[in-house]
Amino acid sequence: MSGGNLVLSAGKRDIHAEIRLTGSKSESNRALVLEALSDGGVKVENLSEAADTVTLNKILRSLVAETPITIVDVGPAGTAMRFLTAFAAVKGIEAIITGTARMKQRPIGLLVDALRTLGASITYAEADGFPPVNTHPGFRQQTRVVSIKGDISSQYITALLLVAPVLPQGLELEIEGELTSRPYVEMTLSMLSQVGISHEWNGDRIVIPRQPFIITTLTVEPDWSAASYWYAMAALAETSAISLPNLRKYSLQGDSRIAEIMANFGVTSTFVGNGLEIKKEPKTFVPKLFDLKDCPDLAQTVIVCCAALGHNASFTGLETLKIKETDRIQALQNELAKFGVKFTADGTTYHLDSSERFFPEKIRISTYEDHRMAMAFAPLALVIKEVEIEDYLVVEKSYPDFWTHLAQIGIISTEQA
Ligand SMILES: O=C(O)C1=C[C@@H](OP(=O)(O)O)[C@@H](O)[C@H](O)C1
Ligand SMILES: C=C(OP(=O)(O)O)C(=O)O
Repeated sequence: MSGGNLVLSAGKRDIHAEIRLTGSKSESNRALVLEALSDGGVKVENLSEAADTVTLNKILRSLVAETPITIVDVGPAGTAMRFLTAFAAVKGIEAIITGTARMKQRPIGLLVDALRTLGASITYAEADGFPPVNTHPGFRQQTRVVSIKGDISSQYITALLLVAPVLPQGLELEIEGELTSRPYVEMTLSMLSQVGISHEWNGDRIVIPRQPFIITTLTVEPDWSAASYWYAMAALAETSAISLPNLRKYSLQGDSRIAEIMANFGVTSTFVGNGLEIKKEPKTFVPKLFDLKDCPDLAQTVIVCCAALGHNASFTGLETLKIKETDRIQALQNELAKFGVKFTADGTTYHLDSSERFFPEKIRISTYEDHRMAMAFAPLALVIKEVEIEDYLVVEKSYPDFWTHLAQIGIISTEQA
């Protein structure tokens, strides 16, 4: 990303807008892999504009174009890294899959081990257990049963499930221990069903026999993680009525839980014929414990919003945040401290103490190459006069129109020279 900063200032705290969100990055990335595996039998509509999706799309097309060896760069896209490793390994494509400096610190060893057990030939181009990975030709399935720990990243599990229908013997995937980010696995299984691939849960095992894809079109829903920032805006505004077309209550995306979470802060959700309307209503906050194990991408939105409102709360299910685009726990602690809020660990429970929070005239937020840091802290512009967001283009990873949409609610953005 190119490092410019953006200064945000809101003239007023009344928000009335209709925001058209791009498609879900998670659904899009799955759909693209299914499209590639089905040799085009599966088509995709309303693909996300997220940079991660654009990158994955380009790489999948280059990999199937059969050049002798390909070096491909996923940038900061974790799902692309994991999904492509499984795709290239099982298809027997010679490829080196690399990414940003941070991507080289995000573990992939469990997925590589599982793929090797299945019969894939994969080596590490640099450090063992981390990208870049080198996939080699000659996949020969050795077994249909493989186990993987469930509490590090559900993306490993999704990567394996997506390729399962093309494995000669199919797949019996045993999930060891707790399954984190479970709704993402459910999303994968639902999307597989939509393209004609059946599965069965057998205790802790997911069984997917080898099966053909049906010819069909997948339509990607708008991105609920992106919607979460609009909930935070609504919560911090004086009055708000935001309409988010095409979002559905019964979504494949676990981040639709934001509706229930934000009800605690007085944001109401009404599903109408063509989407969702959110409004701010008076509500007394009752301090509580939020478990975000199923929806880790909502953590920054909810924690920053809670801090800005001056509420105290506790959070669990944050273990995976340390291996995302940045160590999100550390990043939150650093940035919340800039307005007097403490975020401390007590074992695996985190306490947010906003009792000494204050609003300075100006605040400058570092974003740590993490799109969600930029978007989660941007709503502060509704309570702090000048909010400077470093490296603002970082949002392109999942939500390129974010700053344009902010302008729609009257938040003025000025680029810093
Ligand atoms: O499968 C997916 O699309 C995702 C799974 C989650 O990762 P983990 O399973 O690593 O928590 C989530 O944080 C990520 O943004 C997208
Ligand atoms: C964690 C995220 O993405 P990924 O793991 O795909 O890089 C995210 O979008 O918040």
